[in-house]
Amino acid sequence: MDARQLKIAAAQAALEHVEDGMRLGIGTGSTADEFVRLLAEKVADGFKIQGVPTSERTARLCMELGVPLYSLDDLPELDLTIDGADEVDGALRLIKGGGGALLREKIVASASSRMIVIADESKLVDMLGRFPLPIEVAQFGVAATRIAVERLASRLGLSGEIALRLEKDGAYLTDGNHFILDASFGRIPDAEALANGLAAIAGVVEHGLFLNMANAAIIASQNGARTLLAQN
Ligand SMILES: O=C[C@H](O)[C@H](O)[C@H](O)COP(=O)(O)O
Repeated sequence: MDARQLKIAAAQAALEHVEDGMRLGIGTGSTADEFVRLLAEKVADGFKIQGVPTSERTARLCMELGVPLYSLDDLPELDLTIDGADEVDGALRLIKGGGGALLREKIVASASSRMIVIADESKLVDMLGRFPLPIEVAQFGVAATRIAVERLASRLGLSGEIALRLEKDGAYLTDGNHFILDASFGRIPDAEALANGLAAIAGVVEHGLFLNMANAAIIASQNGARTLLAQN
């Protein structure tokens, strides 16, 4: 199986957890896109779900493919969210936000009774941090916020570049009109301390550490898809 087929395998396995009538949070990214394509086929066959997208990108794909969408304000309590991740560790701690959708993703996952992560095995790590940690920050005072993040990192014994995410026309803007700082800390031994510290910085809108959120992770490899369950 190539990389895309692995994503499809994870998405296919996740679809088995989606029941008729569910209020469903729909994630963002290339793996979540595969899930949307498979979901759309079921919807076309008469399967009923009410979807809440985690980004404008996912909303566009759902609309193109006929997946029924609602806002989170229409449906503030969801049954299940299916989403991808940039990294997953054995305790189902995640790094998310490589595609810039972390804020809405975290709000939608928090409003869901369950979250299932879908990923290929390249995302599974012993310890989080190989993937740069996305930190969504207010545009106002971004230089000061970056310094505050550097000081926090230093207190926690972390170091590495903290880069403003750019695209061709300048700074990358999230759906919420914020900037992203990508922090290349390397291995993060105490993700909880980092998450708490980031949450306490005024200019930080949200960070890409998703701790105690995923109930299960479906990991696709050449041997098939296996499910890791959260211990809590
Ligand atoms: O902001 C984007 C999301 O957190 C994605 O779920 C994450 O980046 C994984 O994306 P992909 O499935 O494309 O690797």
